[in-house]
This record gives sequence, structure tokens and C-alpha cells, in this order.
Amino acid sequence: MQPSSPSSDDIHLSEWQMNHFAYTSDTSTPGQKADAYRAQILRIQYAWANSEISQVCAANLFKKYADKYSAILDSDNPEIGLNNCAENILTLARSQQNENDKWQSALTTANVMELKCVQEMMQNSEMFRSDKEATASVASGLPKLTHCSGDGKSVHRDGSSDCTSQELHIPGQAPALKPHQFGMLSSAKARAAHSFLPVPISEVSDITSCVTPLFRDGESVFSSSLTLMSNSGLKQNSSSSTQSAFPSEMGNLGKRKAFLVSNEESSTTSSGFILNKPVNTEGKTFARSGSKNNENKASGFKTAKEQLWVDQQKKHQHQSERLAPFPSSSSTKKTLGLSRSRGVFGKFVPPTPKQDGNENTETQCKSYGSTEVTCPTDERLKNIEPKMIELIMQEIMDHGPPVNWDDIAGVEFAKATIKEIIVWPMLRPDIFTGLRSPPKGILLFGPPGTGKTLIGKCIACQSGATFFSISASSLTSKWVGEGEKMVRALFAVARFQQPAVIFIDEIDSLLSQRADGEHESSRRIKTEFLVQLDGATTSSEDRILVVGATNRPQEIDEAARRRLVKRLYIPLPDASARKQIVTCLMSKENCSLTEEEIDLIVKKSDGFSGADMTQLCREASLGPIRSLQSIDITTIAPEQVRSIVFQDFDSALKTVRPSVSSKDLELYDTWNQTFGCGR
Ligand SMILES: Nc1ncnc2c1ncn2[C@@H]1O[C@H](COP(=O)(O)OP(=O)(O)OP(=O)(O)O)[C@@H](O)[C@H]1O
Repeated sequence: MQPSSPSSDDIHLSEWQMNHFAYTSDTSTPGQKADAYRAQILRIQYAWANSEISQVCAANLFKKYADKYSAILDSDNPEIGLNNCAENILTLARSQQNENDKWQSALTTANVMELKCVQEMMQNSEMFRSDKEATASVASGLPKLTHCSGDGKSVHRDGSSDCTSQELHIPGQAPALKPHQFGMLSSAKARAAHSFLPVPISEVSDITSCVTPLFRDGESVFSSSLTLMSNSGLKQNSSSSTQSAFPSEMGNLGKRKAFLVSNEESSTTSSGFILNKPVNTEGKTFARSGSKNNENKASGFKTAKEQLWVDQQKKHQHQSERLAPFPSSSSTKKTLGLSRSRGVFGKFVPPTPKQDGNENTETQCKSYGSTEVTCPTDERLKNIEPKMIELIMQEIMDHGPPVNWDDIAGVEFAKATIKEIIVWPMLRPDIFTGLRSPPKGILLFGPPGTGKTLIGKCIACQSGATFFSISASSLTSKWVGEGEKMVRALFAVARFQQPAVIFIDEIDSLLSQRADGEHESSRRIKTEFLVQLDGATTSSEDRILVVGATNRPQEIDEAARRRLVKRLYIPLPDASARKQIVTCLMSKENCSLTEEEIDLIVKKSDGFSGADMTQLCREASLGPIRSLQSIDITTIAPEQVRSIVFQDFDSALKTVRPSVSSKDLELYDTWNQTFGCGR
């Protein structure tokens, strides 16, 4: 009779017995014992994954084997402890990262490495090694353990913090390994050792930020077996958050498998085991359900990115608060989000009340990207979406450098009128009452680039008002559907921030005369704007001024024109204004123009707008650079660049042309004579 070939069950059984013998035998070395335990655990894992055994059974077996296994792991004796088996452990850990959807091993490199006992044993081992051996360990990629402290230094296990590491310090190895060199370490040990490499930390303040790269395998899966081990003597010192960079990443549990969750109820055992409950840095267990973020929130844990985010937010808030009492303007035109998005790191300014004395309480509310921003709670803003308020604060409210009347060349009549009817009343509302009360809407019209925006900023600046600047075309184009709400929100925030100046560039596109093909949303925005303007006009308490600017005054709707009671023509700069612009700009440069030469430039630039004059000066200032020719621009000293001379202006005048046609000028003149309020 032929002996039957052994079945796979028989093979499994014999392997099981061999392993059992190995770890019960007195003659087995600790390494053999550890291998045997690992093999058994592996076997249980696979059996569990294949549904060959029940979860309860697997959990019990895990517990049993991990108990014994941990006795070896936990040994303080560096001769028989894990150190001798580290290579095998790591190989095992990596090999178990399979793609099985139902099962993911807990024995990841990260999980094993984050055990305090593992770290301690590895350190003990190092102490036993000679310098020569240490060098050998470097060759195989095992650096001395360092981790990042909260203050940005790398702290050795012995508590010293001698490396402010941008670099990896390895005992016995003179040159430090830079982070980018990590990839050069190729052995299995080296790859595992990556987990301990200090990371560049110059830009992060939180210890947790150091953790992120440590788990680059991205499989920080937590499961019962490791927890079992940690609770049977290997429990991490979870309170020492500043002592170890590792535990905080324990929050990365998003990939825990469903079967682990289902096991939760039975996780706390009589022997005190806590299954599947990672311990956070404060020694509390994480909430099981929810995403990583939720878990982080629940534990107070923040990732580096989150911490940076919060820090940035605080910083900008602080800056903005300093600016808030006297908001001014910037040289950058705001276009309601069309221009550049400063995002959540932008200059958010809490809309703190100013001179109206309202001491409104502020509450923390959620906004973009779950960043916490301070949102005002005020009657005037209660129906406004927080995101709109934030957008207005970031994109429309202007915080640039102050503008003085002297910065605006020419336009003397307009300046004098504005001072008289707007700035003074804003400064002294008690005197300018009744008939003297200021207008709520004015219109600045004229060719492009003549300083209308500058004047708007200057009004706000000189009257101590908050300056809101938007481009009307962005309301009708980008904010289709939202534009109407935005107009309402804008006036609400301005009311809250009063005294306020709302500068609306290209107001013609918002208040153009009604046409048959007019889009419904544009019509609604216009209506809303007129309603708000009326509200501002009729409410004598509100100190809001709407300044509209346009290059096409003839297109403005009649109804709107009536509401913008003061219509001021801002013409092209005359000769003296052009001279003022050139003199002002050249005074900041290395320039050797004589008085006569400046006069000649002014003469030659007849018909130029203020913006054209600025462009002319810019072009001329490049002359000295262009004349360098053979000299290497990368090595030249600033002193070697010659001063700007008349020749440079002469050349510039050949390329810079006036941007306003005489035909257009006639149109402005005509409209000014009909509707303008100038002389
Ligand atoms: N009167 C002026 N005095 C000094 N600089 C001026 C003057 N006018 C224009 N400029 C220069 O031109 C730039 C553009 O001016 P500004 O934006 O105020 O013109 P604008 O009339 O609002 O133009 P647009 O109608 O195209 O919006 C200013 O930043 C400034 O450098």
C-alpha cells in the first residue's frame, strides 16, 4: 500500500508543532523563539484573513502569542532582546504589507519602530557596540536614534540636544547625511532606519511635524496584535509627547479595517488588554469612528500642516489687527477675487468695530479649509454668509500703504472739492450736519490712468475710513449668481466697519443703462446696488461713501447717475502735474536730470496720463542697464550702473505713447460740461 502524501493540513499542523516546540524548548535561542512566535502569529493572521478561523478565535490566539512574544521583545538585555532579531522583524513587517482588502497587517515597519521598547533596546544595543561596530551599523543604515523636539532641535535618546538638525548625525560617521540622501540607503535595515532619521525642521514648530515623514510608507495601520503587545508590558509611555516623536502618528488610523472596528466592543479584556484603541499623547484613547482628522481633533493632535496653518492664521490675524484701527490702501487694485487669491493665508482682518464704538463679541466660526477664523457676530452681519465676509475682508478690504494728497499730482480742483465735501465731514460729523452733511455717492470720471483709484484710496486714508475696493466687472462676470449677495455683504461689512469708503472701479459695467439683451443676473446686481446705495443715502447715521470710477461716464444709467451726486472730472495731468510725477519718481533713483531737461521731458509728454508718465519713467530707468552691453549683469556691482540721463528719456519717448486719444478727450469734456460738477 502506497503511503499517502501529506495533506496541506498535515503540513500546517507539523509546522505549527515545530514552532510550538521552538518557543517552548529550553534549547532554543531567543532569536529562534521570536521567529517561532512570529511564524505562529503570521499563521493566525493568514488564517483569519482567509476566514479559516473566527475573529474571536484569532483575537484570543493573538493575545496568547503576543503575550509570550512580548516577553522576548520586552527584554532589557541587549544580548537577548529584540536587537538581535531586528533584521528579521523588519523583513517580516514589510513582507506583511499585502494588498488584501480584508486584511492589513499590524506589523508594519512604522508600528514596530514606534514601540518604545524597540527604541530603547536599539539604544541599549548601541551602547554595547564599539565605535567600530557603530561605523558598521552606519554602513548598514542604522543611525543613532534622534528625534525632533518641539523647539526644532533633534534630541538624542539620552536627552541631549546637540544637533539642530537639518542633517542626520550618525555616530562614527563624520559627515552628516542630508535628508535628500536618505534615498541612497538601500538595505532593508537602512530602509527601516529611515523611520528614525531626523527631518528638516526649520520651518515647523510642532513636534508632530517631525513625524510625518517618518511614516512615509503610509501604512501606519494599527491592529490588535501590536496593541496587545504594548499592553502586556510594552505599553508606550504615552504621556511623553515631547520625549518621542512617534506616538502622535498613532492617530493615522484611517485604514483600520472594518473587522477591527467590529471587535471593539470585546476589546477590553479581563486581562486589561485594550484592543484596537491607540493611545494618544495624552494617554487617552482615540475616538474610534470618524476620519483621521476627527481623531486628531478629538485628541488635540495636529499635523504639521495643520499647525503651520494655525500659526499662519494667527500671524496674519495679528498683523491685520494692528492695521485695523487705521486701514489704508495698497497700490494693488482689488478685483473681488479676480486678481490674485491670497487664500487662507491671506490678510484676514477680523471686522472689529472701529469708531462707532460697538463692542461686538466675536465667535470662532468655520470657514475655508476648516481654518478657524474669527467671524463677527453683529446684527448687521447676521444674514451674511461667513465665507462672503471673509472674502470681502481678504479680497476687497484694502490694507496697503497710506496715500497722501501730495502723492496725487495735479487735479487740484477735484482734491479741494473732495476734502471739503467728504474728508472734513467724515472727520467732523458733528459739524457737517443737515445741509452740510456729506454726499453718500460720488463719481470720478475721466481717461484711464489719471489717478481716480489713487484719489479713492486717499479719501479713505485721510478720513480714517476703511477702504473697500472692487471692480464692478468682476461682480457681473466672476460672481454671476453670487454678485447680488456680494453687493449686500459688501455694504453690510462696510456698515460694520464704518466710516467706510467703497470704491467701485469701472462702475459703468455695474450701472450701465438698461439694454434688451441684459443678463438677468446683471440686472439683479444693479438693482441690489441701487437699493444699498439708497439705504446708505437715506440712513443719516451710516457713514459710508460710495466712490464710483469710470472711463465711460456716458454709459451710466440715469437713475444711478442721479444717486452719485458729485461727479468730478479727473483729467489728464497738465504740465505741472507731469513735472511733479517725473520729479517725484526720479527723486528715488540715481538720476542726473537738470531742470531744463525735466521741462523738456514734460513738454514732449503732452497728452500723457499719470499712468503713461509712470511708464515713461520706468522705461527710461532701464536705459543705464541696456547700455551695459558687454558687462556681465550677474557680476556687476550696483555702483557700476550709471545714472539716468536725458538720453534715456529721449529713447523712452520713442516707445511709450499716450494711451488716451484726443477723440476720447472730447467726449469727456462734453460729458463734464453736461453732468460734471467741476468748474
Ligand atoms: N495724478 C497722478 N499723480 C501721480 N501718479 C499718478 C496720477 N495718475 C496716475 N498716476 C499713476 O498711474 C497709476 C494708475 O493710476 P490709477 O489707477 O489711480 O488711475 P485710474 O484713473 O484709476 O485708472 P483706470 O481708470 O484705468 O482705473 C498710479 O498708480 C500712479 O502710479
